[in-house]
Amino acid sequence: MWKRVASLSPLISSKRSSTLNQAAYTFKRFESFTTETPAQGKVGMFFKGKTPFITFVLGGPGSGKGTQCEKIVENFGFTHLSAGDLLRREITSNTEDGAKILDTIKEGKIVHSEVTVKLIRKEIDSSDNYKFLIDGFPRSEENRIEFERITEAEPDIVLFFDCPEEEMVKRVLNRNQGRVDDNIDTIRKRLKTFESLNLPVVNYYSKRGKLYTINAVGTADEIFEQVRPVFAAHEELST
Ligand SMILES: Nc1ncnc2c1ncn2[C@@H]1O[C@H](COP(=O)(O)OP(=O)(O)O)[C@@H](O)[C@H]1O
Ligand SMILES: Nc1ccn([C@H]2C[C@H](O)[C@@H](COP(=O)(O)OP(=O)(O)O)O2)c(=O)n1
Ligand SMILES: [Mg+2]
Repeated sequence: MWKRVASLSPLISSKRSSTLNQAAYTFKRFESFTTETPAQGKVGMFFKGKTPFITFVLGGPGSGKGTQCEKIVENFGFTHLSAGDLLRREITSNTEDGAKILDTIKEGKIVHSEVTVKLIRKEIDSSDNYKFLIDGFPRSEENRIEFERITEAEPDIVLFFDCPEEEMVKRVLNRNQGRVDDNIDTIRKRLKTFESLNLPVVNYYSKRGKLYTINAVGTADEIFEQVRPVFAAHEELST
């Protein structure tokens, strides 16, 4: 019987972080940004006079990240950056990185973080939006640390789509997008990677009071009704 991997992590809480955490975090964010001037080597810190609003979207393969990101884009005007899509685009561009990325993805492993973060940062820097959904990222502590090193930014919201393994496998096998990693052998490897590398990142953000755990079973619309209030609570997103 497939297990629900999230239950392995008792620290995962669906509660919003404590007010104290939020206040401390808000102060830190503005403190670090108010003295900030757009500087080389960092993600542009000010977008149309606003600091970037960053959401990380986490969850196992087939948990519904991409599907929910589409709804968040429609309702809240975010720019959707799928780390997986950026990596697949690199593969089709026939670069040296592309060949290595393909091998890594086929093995269900995680691509070296400097490659992935470079692709994400390029998209953020070239965007005229300040609201970003970074889908399928960070997938490891190395991803997280590299993102923070390069951008000196932390996420405002971290969504975690909690889905039973059996459901994830079913959805990925029915995805029919012709992906090299949507086969039963690779999925099993990806699920092991999810448990060993992704879940520690989920726990990290849970401890920092930034995690919102969403029950990813049900129709896409039902699931989005859990997602909507997370963003509606941030009035700065409606301006
Ligand atoms: N709530 C849902 N119920 C059933 N199928 C879903 C649901 N959400 C997404 N799917 C389907 O499952 C597959 C994986 O969804 P996707 O959004 O690509 O997940 P992820 O990006 O987490 O891998 C897609 O074929 C998608 O259409
Ligand atoms: N941060 C990331 C995101 C994806 N990857 C690689 C490894 C992942 O299995 C593949 C596919 O990622 P993607 O998010 O598109 O996969 P799912 O939508 O969850 O099925 O890309 C990575 O190495 N690092
Ligand atoms: Mg996806």
